[in-house]
Amino acid sequence: MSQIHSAGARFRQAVAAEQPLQVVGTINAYTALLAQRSGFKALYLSGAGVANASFGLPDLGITTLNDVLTDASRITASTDLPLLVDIDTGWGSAFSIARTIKEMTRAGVAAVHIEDQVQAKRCGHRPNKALVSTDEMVDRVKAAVDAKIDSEFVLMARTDAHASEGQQAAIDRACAYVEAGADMIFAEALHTLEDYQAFTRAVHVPVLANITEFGKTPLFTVEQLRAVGVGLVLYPLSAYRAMSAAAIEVYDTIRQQGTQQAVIDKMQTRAELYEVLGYHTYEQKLDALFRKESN
Ligand SMILES: C[C@](O)(C(=O)O)[C@H](CC(=O)O)C(=O)O
Ligand SMILES: [Mg+2]
Repeated sequence: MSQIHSAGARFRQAVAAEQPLQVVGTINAYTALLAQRSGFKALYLSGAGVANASFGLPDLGITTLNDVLTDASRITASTDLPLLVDIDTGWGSAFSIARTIKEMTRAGVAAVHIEDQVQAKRCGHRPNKALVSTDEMVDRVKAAVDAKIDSEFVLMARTDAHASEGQQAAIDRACAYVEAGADMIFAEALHTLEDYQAFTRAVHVPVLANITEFGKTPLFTVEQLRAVGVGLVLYPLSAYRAMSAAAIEVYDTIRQQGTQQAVIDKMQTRAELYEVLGYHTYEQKLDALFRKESN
């Protein structure tokens, strides 16, 4: 694997080039192609998204390394954009975390975030999250850093401490995680721009703001987050939430009206789909191959 062109290196370049780097959630390979067309320079695979969309399960630490790896591999196979993947708590103790890092790197993933919640984790924007000790999370970070097979691979440490332990404890934890080798920090569920400012002043690595909808964090703009030094801004499930609402409307309409006429304007057309996929290029190749074979 070339260090210069590794996915990790491309993620670092993207973070350096755009302030803050907008990282957008793509629930599958096709939406990754759509996000790329919209101009995003980095993509995200949400743990909640894998649980919800691929398994119909809540985001409560039920999915496994292989579940997430399968969805991540499908995205990395479809685009060269660097992909940040949510690995929850890393799925185990030191050796399991090491395996997670190696498998993610081999799958072409650029970056992962590992969090300081207990294994029976919850969504970061829900109450009653329980954390492991700072020491235990530092051990997770060290295990992950030690397992890198590409030095450019990005290990992002997420702290969920703001909700239960307060702002200063969350910052202290983040500093300890950076000391242990974390390349970037995910400051989960902060409430104000001042909270982000305090984080970015204290933590001398890029800080990610998770601007997920219907959560604890207001929908701050890139301009607002840039002004307080935030390095990356995440929209983990925005398109997925909109796709889900659209699906409900279409299903309800077809079921109730016996026809899809009323929602046809909301649909991506066949022509638009084929354009995204490069369908005709594939078809022409197939035709050319057949012609060659019949000669
Ligand atoms: C970022 C997150 O970890 C995810 O899995 O996408 C979630 C997002 C959400 O539930 O809105 C989280 O913040 O815990
Ligand atoms: Mg998650």
